[in-house]
Amino acid sequence: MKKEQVVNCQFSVWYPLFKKHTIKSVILPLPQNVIDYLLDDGTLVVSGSELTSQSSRTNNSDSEEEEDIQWSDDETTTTVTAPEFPEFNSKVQEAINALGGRVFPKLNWSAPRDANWIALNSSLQCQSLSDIFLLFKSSDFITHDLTQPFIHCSDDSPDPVINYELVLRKWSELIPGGEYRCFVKENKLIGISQRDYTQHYQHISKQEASISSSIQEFFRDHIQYQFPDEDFVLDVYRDSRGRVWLIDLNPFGEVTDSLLFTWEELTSGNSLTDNQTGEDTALQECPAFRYTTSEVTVQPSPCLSYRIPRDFLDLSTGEDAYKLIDFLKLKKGQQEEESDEEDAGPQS
Ligand SMILES: Nc1ncnc2c1ncn2[C@@H]1O[C@H](COP(=O)(O)OP(=O)(O)OP(=O)(O)O)[C@@H](O)[C@H]1O
Ligand SMILES: [Mg+2]
Repeated sequence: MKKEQVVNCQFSVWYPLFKKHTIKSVILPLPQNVIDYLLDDGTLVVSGSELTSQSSRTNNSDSEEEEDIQWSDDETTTTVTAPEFPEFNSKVQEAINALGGRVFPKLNWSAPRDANWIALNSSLQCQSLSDIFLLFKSSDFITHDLTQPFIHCSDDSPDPVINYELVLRKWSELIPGGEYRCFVKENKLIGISQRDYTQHYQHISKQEASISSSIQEFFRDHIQYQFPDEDFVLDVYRDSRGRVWLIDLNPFGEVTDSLLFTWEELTSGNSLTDNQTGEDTALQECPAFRYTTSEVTVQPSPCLSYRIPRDFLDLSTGEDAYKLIDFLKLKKGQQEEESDEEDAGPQS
């Protein structure tokens, strides 16, 4: 994969070309101080909130003495305030309002898909800049865009200069069973994969032929030969009325998930096979279509490894009081064990 292919797949490159066929969006340049804030590893504090942290003091004394701890105004107390970006904030809010009040945020290439668990609604839906910051600061995918967008590229030319952008897309309730990823090589649609391959959707096997032909028609009429590259990966959505929409464009290479294909197959030059029939598609002149065929193959979400254990989340949000009680009991038990060990230690 070449650096130029990555450059061409930036949102601001393809959106003006295919505006009519995709979700309404607004692109805002990302100021340098916002980029610095997103890359800063410090305490996560988002705009509009204030957190007072106190460095913990080790105190092994009994409970009466613990009551004497001063919880404020000593030199160990620091107040962490979220940085404010008033001008940028008002531009973002204006754009969110213009898009109906709820948006799906991205950077030049990626959305913070690995961070949706951290949001209160467990979703990427945002209504304010602080919602966006919370997701972006928790996402490895966003850090990837900011720090190493060309990591999988094979050419050793200097990295092109990137103008970072915040992309706000109108929030749309997309049904995961309607999403497909299409692999285009030398301007030919060679493969279509169900996007949410962890689930089995009955309607896909029932409507396989019509889904495939509507995607092929969409590609031929609106995309083919109109993108600056001849190799790329296109994400589409087929709505309940059978209309196909463009969701995203991605580089043709390892950086993009090949879903139910492998990159070896896609780049080998050999013709691909359908998963259903195992038939070679070269003779039929149509793309190989792959989807998950039975409930047995249902797999865990691919983003699961990015999350923290559910117990931690319940504890931090105070959602499960019983877990908190168990946790405190466990802590107390550990402390008692430690002091027993100290008492039982070697006597001098
Ligand atoms: N405007 C939107 N409103 C609601 N959900 C959306 C919207 N756009 C995309 N999504 C959902 O979010 C998912 C990821 O979106 P998108 O493909 O733009 O992210 P990405 O970071 O480019 O993903 P990938 O790394 O797989 O290329 C989509 O599959 C879709 O389910
Ligand atoms: Mg993408």
